[in-house]
Amino acid sequence: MSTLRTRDLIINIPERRDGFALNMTVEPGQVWGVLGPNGAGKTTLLHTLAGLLPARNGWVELNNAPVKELKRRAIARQLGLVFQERQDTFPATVMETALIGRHPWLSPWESEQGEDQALAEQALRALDVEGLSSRLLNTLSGGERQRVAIATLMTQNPDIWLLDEPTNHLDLHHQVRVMNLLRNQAQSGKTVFMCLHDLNMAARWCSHVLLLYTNGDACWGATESMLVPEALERLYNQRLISLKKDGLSVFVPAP
Ligand SMILES: Nc1ncnc2c1ncn2[C@@H]1O[C@H](COP(=O)(O)OP(=O)(O)OP(=O)(O)O)[C@@H](O)[C@H]1O
Repeated sequence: MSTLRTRDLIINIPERRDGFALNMTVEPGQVWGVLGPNGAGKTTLLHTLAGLLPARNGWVELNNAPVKELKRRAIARQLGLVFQERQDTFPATVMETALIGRHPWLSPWESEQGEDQALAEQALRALDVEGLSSRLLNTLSGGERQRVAIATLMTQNPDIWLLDEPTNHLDLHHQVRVMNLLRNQAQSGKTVFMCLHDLNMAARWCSHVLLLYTNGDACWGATESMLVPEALERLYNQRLISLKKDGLSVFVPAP
């Protein structure tokens, strides 16, 4: 189990003032949703947490070690990221793609073993793409590709799962299936930290929420204390109607 911590972190958004320093501790078992308007810095934050982008100020710690001091392989054994955009540069099947998730665990001359294959098969089944395993990735629909990307992260099996809009392209059934899977992973000790555009998903599936404002302001905490209509209206510059149904908060844009 791994803990992700930010220390006075200022992400580097070109030409933006520093804004509010992030001092967050993301613990095993938690599901975090990052909410904010386009351009607020959600993707930049995810990439900074993964050590792919330098911070402007402060730092990120993975189990008390600064991420920037860790080797990529050591990071990839503890933390994985599903990108918002993907470029599939060389032809690979769905199974070959899922098995890439095992690379951090193999030495450079080692090929995947039966156990790796079993993990990939299990992940493809969990994401409902096992029937596509011999298909080339570039023949898949957007939603199928998205599910393969999440299956690849599941095959990698890091403690910390970072996901950039994981329900992008997914139909309603698969949105629910993926969000349930992420919650189940957290319940088994993983840490889930994802960007979302859907307030209702955050309300239903996230234990914690980070609100990122365009001007660099930020606040975070337990979901029920963060999803307050006034704060969300300011966040999105959009009036909202909020309802309660079966104990769940539901937000819809006001006409
Ligand atoms: N290489 C770059 N050069 C200049 N500006 C950049 C660069 N990369 C990102 N930005 C800017 O930084 C800001 C934050 O981008 P980011 O992708 O993190 O936003 P986001 O919150 O994920 O947005 P979205 O909801 O649209 O996915 C945007 O205004 C973007 O244009």
